[in-house]
Amino acid sequence: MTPAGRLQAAIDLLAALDAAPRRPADAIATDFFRGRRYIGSGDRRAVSELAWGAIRQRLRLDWHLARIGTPPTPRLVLAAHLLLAEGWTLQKLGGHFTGDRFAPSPLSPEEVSALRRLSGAKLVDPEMPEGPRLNLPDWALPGLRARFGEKLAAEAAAMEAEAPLDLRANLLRTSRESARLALSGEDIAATPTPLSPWGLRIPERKPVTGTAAFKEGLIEVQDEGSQLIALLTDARPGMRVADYCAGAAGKTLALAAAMDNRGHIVACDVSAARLEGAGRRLRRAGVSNAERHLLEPGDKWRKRRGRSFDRVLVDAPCTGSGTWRRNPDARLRTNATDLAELSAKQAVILEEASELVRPGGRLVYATCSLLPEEDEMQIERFLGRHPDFVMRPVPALWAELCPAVVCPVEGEALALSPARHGTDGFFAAVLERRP
Ligand SMILES: C[S@@+](CC[C@H](N)C(=O)[O-])C[C@H]1O[C@@H](n2cnc3c(N)ncnc32)[C@H](O)[C@@H]1O
Repeated sequence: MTPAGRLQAAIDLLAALDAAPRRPADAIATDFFRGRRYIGSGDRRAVSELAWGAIRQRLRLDWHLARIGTPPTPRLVLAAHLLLAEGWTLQKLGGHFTGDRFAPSPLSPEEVSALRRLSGAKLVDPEMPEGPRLNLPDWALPGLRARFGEKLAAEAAAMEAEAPLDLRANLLRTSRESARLALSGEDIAATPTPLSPWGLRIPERKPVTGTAAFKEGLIEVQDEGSQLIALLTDARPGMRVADYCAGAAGKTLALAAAMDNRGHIVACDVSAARLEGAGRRLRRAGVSNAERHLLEPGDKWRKRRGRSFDRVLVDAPCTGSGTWRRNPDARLRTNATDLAELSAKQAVILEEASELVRPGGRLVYATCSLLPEEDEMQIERFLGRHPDFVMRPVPALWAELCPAVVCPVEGEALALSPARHGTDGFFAAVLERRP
């Protein structure tokens, strides 16, 4: 592909993303490239980099274009990105927007005039309001301000930085050190994560899923914060554990390893497709103590199993605001209505899942959100409705579970963030049903 051909493909990809604002961007990109098999892997990477570069800066680019009264068409978004973030000149842009075969059509007089007004501007403009300045959507600002106060700018910057790749050594098959050596034998240098006793970190993204270590089930891809939620669930060999929102089983796998495959886990979800994926991962990891259960409307299972589980983990569906450093498009594809709908859903799920906890057992509520509305406020409301549950402060649990490492939080709940902890943003609260 010519460089100009790559630009046109990136414009087409941006148009596909704009046309389906509710679909996850990676799914759209997969379909996009599947329908264009003639784009080879090197070109695909270059096109993705162009499009994702613009997506990362989209809030700022939209602000610049709105200020000059120009609609953010995919062509102008990409051109503005190249001009403001990549140091291109108008002349260089003109040399690519030529209308030659596969190249974008020449810039119209209106486009040239808009881009002229942008040239010389700074990507992060001093006149920008807080949202685009920090690259955060307006709807999330009140919650993020409440969470971080004066540290908001530092956290916002960490949410813009590239995330490392975290792995969890599967203790059912190996130790952390043996997994590290296996990876090093495949030319992948990993170091132990500072907080999780199971984690390994690779500074740059590498295609680990192609390694023998991955195929043999020695490692799983899992952010350190997510590992810590499984750790805090404190699932022990012989226990009965429900992973109520198990999805593709990321946390079920870690719970099974912590239980040494002894006892019983029920991995529940409302999505049959996700549970299907979970089955494959459980087999690869050698998990033998987990069954999957599809939650359906009118399901009697919950009643039958009421108050029978030692541990119930609720890894609730959420805005995913804690994962924006990994999914930069998600900040554009979620909104205030989603937040309100998800909060209502979380309360219902928490209520349902709590029925499963035995007296003296624990309910662990977790999200990958940084917004108090989905985190602490959810817990406050639940405890207000359920005097039979009490909060177990994380620092005391941590001291028991991970004595060699200083507890990363001071508060009662686990609230992890990219700048402070180097993890994705995660929240977890441990509640115990009074005996
Ligand atoms: C954050 S994801 C779970 C990720 C998973 N625990 C992991 O670690 O890989 C939330 C999951 O909740 C599921 N979910 C949504 N509504 C639900 C409900 N009412 N009851 C149970 N699970 C639900 C979704 O299908 C999704 O898989």
